[in-house]
Amino acid sequence: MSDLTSSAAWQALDAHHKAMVRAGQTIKDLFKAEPERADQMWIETHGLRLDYSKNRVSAETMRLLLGLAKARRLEEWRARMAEGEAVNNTEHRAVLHMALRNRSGAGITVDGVNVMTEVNAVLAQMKTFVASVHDGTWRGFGGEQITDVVNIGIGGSHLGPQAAMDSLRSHAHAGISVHYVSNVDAHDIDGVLTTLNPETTLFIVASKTFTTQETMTNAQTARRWVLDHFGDEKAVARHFVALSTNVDAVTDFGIDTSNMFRFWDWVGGRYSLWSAIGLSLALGIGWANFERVLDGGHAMDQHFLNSPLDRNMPVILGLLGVWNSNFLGAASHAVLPYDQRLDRFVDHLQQLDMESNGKRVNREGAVVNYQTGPVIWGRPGTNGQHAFYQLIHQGTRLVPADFIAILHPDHHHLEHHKILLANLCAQTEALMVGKSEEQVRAQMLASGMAAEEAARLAPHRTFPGNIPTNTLLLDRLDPFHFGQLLALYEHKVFTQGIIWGVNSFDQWGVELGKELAQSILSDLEAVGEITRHDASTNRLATLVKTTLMEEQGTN
Ligand SMILES: O=P(O)(O)OC[C@H]1O[C@](O)(CO)[C@@H](O)[C@@H]1O
Repeated sequence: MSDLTSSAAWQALDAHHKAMVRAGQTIKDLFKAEPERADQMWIETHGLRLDYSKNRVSAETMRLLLGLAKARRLEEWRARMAEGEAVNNTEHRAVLHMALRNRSGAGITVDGVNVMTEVNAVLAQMKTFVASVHDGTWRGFGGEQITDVVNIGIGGSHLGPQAAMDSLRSHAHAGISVHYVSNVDAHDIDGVLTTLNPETTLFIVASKTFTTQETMTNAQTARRWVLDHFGDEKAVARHFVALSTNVDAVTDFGIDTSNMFRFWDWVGGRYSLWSAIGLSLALGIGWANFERVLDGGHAMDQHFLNSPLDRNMPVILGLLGVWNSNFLGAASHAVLPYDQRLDRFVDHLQQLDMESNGKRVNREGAVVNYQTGPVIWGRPGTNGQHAFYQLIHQGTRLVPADFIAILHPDHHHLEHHKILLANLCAQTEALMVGKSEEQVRAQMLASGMAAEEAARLAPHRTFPGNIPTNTLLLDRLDPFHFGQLLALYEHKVFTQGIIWGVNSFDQWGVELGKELAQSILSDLEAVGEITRHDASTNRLATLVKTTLMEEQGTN
């Protein structure tokens, strides 16, 4: 047994869970037993509300989960992260995305250096740059004003900014369109470039390392596109800027370092939207709005750092996730926003959560004997209702879900909004209450169906219910609340990482595939047969190689 599963706090939860199962206690039963539940399991902060009453947890479960958080020293770890300790222990790095959105004016010192001086200097540089693009002071090489910005990046250098830009499209700055290219599949960049004019296009090469294969390949293709048009290397400096921690690689690419926006190794890729990586967003929504995103993140940081654990939204969400995964056995967690603009937000959360907590060893390197991060997935409602909700309602797997509602829309079609939010409320109700076989049969008989047919169909039309959900309600999908929502999930992930004892801030799991891709790439470029891999990989790579040779022959 590990120190987690053998701890008194874990054992108490285990015993409590077994007792709940023996008693057959459902969420519906809990509502009867705890009449104040809907009020008590409700947290509000700055126009963001969480209703977590529709979970398979009693007040006692929450007490025990909070005991687990204490036993795992969550408050200490939280302070250690905030104070700039190297909590990323496999890379010996501090984890300071909170410094990027620190709006308090207070310093944050790491190794004797106040990082806020540098953070604020880069923010000032970004602000000036955004203003110069917007007011036309910054122009393309041919003298034209920039109308289109293309962010070239992948993973954390793409998903966060794109999700934010999409979510905040109702706040878009007029006159600038922002595009995103990430995949090394050239259909991606081709699809974007064919719509653009090199004279009026600015590329942002976003890469923490500035070595990522996909980003560098796309950046070189974009560079050729610009040079084919202008025929002058000097055009690169007017049409490319870089967001990176790697000054040398940026210089080698030909980007003037005065057009480089820095960040630091204490910013993880999936936590980097708040840094220079947010430049495409700042250009797309304007500087004042970008600052509101930071304000929202900072407000959530304050809530996370200062609220007692039992009223702390990210802590509660994190603990419920642990309960669902480790005690109820859920292997995945769905995020179901009832706002089309949040479609890509789920993709970002997927990286945030799965790259952070998809770990099989603890901080000390020992293989764990419990489940860690779940599979995160989802799509906006109501679309999902007509696609995958079937499995959530009647499948064999338990899928807990977060429903996200925006109370005030940015359109005037209130009829749509009413239907949308009625569906959200109905789904969380349906998932909890279900519909018994008796109810189903009685309904069918009442509608005039023959008894035999009603009996035959009843099992198919029964809903077990008792499926745990959280509901998050935001006043608006504006920059502030978007920042708050994103920071909420970041801290939820942190909370879970601490409970599970894993390092949420490295991502070694992406390395092996990268290494092997390099080796296969060299096989594809070398003369001769491919024989050094297993039989399947040799065969696949050989087919790719011969196809590429055919393509070269026909090009
Ligand atoms: O910003 P970079 O260095 O190009 O990295 C992009 C992404 O690649 C990863 O390292 C995974 O391969 C992510 O963690 C990161 O967000």
